[in-house]
Amino acid sequence: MATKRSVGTLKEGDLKGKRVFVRVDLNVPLDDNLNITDDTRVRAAVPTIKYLTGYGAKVILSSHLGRPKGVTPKYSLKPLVPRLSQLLGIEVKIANDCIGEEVEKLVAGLPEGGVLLLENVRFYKEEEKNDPEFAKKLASLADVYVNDAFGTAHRAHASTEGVAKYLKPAVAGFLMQKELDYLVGAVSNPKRPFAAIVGGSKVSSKIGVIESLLEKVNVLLLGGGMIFTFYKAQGLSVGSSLVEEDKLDLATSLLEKAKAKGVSLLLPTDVVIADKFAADANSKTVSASSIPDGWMGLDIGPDSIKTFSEALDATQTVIWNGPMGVFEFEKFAAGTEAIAKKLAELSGKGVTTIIGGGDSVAAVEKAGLADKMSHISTGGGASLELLEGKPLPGVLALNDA
Ligand SMILES: Nc1ncnc2c1ncn2[C@@H]1O[C@H](COP(=O)(O)OP(=O)(O)O)[C@@H](O)[C@H]1O
Ligand SMILES: O=C(OP(=O)(O)O)[C@H](O)COP(=O)(O)O
Repeated sequence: MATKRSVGTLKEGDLKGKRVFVRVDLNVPLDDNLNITDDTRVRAAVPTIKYLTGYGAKVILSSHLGRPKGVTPKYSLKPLVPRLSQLLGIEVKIANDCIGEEVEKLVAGLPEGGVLLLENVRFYKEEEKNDPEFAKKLASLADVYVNDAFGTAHRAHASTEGVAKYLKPAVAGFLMQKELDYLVGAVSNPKRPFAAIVGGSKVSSKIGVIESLLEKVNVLLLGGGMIFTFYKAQGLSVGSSLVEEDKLDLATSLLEKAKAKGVSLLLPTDVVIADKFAADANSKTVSASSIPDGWMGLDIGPDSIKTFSEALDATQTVIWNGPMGVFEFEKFAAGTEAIAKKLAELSGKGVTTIIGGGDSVAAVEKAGLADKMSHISTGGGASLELLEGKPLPGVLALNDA
């Protein structure tokens, strides 16, 4: 079963004076001093919270942070409070727990339009076990459930799935709805021509996405470490580039499948190679068919950038998942940066551009182009699963529209 796209959404009549349990994904990176180093997910959670408080709801926010085993101070959600308060323009209260008497008292004291952030829900092992008794305890705090935690929607946990069974209505927040509109809606019913760009390190982690996209796209551009498995499958020498020997047959069958479906699948024709996997490696650009022994491909080359850009010029919808090269090293970031720039340019011409989570989002942000794209997903794993056509438990649990 594919994930449904049409889920119930917020209605103002449900809200005044109601206690609303809102699952958000505040799993943000923190530095050693517990400063937030990327607040994208905090900002993305704001529209739903503002809407709820604006209609007089009492908002109970729940999230996880990291993967703690039991109560772990460095995974406390307390460092999130100042930024959340600043973005919402009100003083957000924080609880020391996510269930129990103290939390109940804080909820009882919440004014209409007030916001209480519960402590990390993963401090209880029952969260990840989706324990029904734990889900009931969370549900007992509220009247209504809103899931806006797209980044965690692929997890069937108590706060993302279990709790929805005990609260009515159980609906999607605006971020969740937007993610589904783009990653399911725009992808299943795209303006054509529709192109996908898939990169990243290994073909094995992207098989599901490539197979699923081959059913939908007109053009498929491949980059990143996975291309060397395709080259090797075609009999080319790949030097010491990343290759998955057990995926050579699969690479051949994906190429055949693309052909049979009439999908224009393009592999890079030139690559930037390095004499070691390091930022200060010696590098040069060679044709894809002339990678010398002892050298490894770490980026797509200028001819490939040109060919890919021209192929993208003719499209109306583009989805991108996975960098074109080892963009963390400046010498091998050009391919990824060029694709980011191309998509930003296309967005300006009305093309729908969707960045499907993970490292491609980091690359777009690094290039300062995030606000140019039609949609940047806040979920890595969740967006991959959606693009593979898998149902997301956090979405399935919600009421139908
Ligand atoms: N040619 C390459 N050789 C080795 N690693 C690569 C190559 N191209 C890209 N990568 C690496 O792939 C990683 C991202 O892969 P992946 O996790 O599959 O992507 P995403 O997070 O976008 O889903 C990046 O760390 C990048 O350095
Ligand atoms: O950061 C997240 O996932 P992501 O890194 O795949 O985007 C989510 O908050 C889910 O976290 P989890 O993978 O610990 O369940």
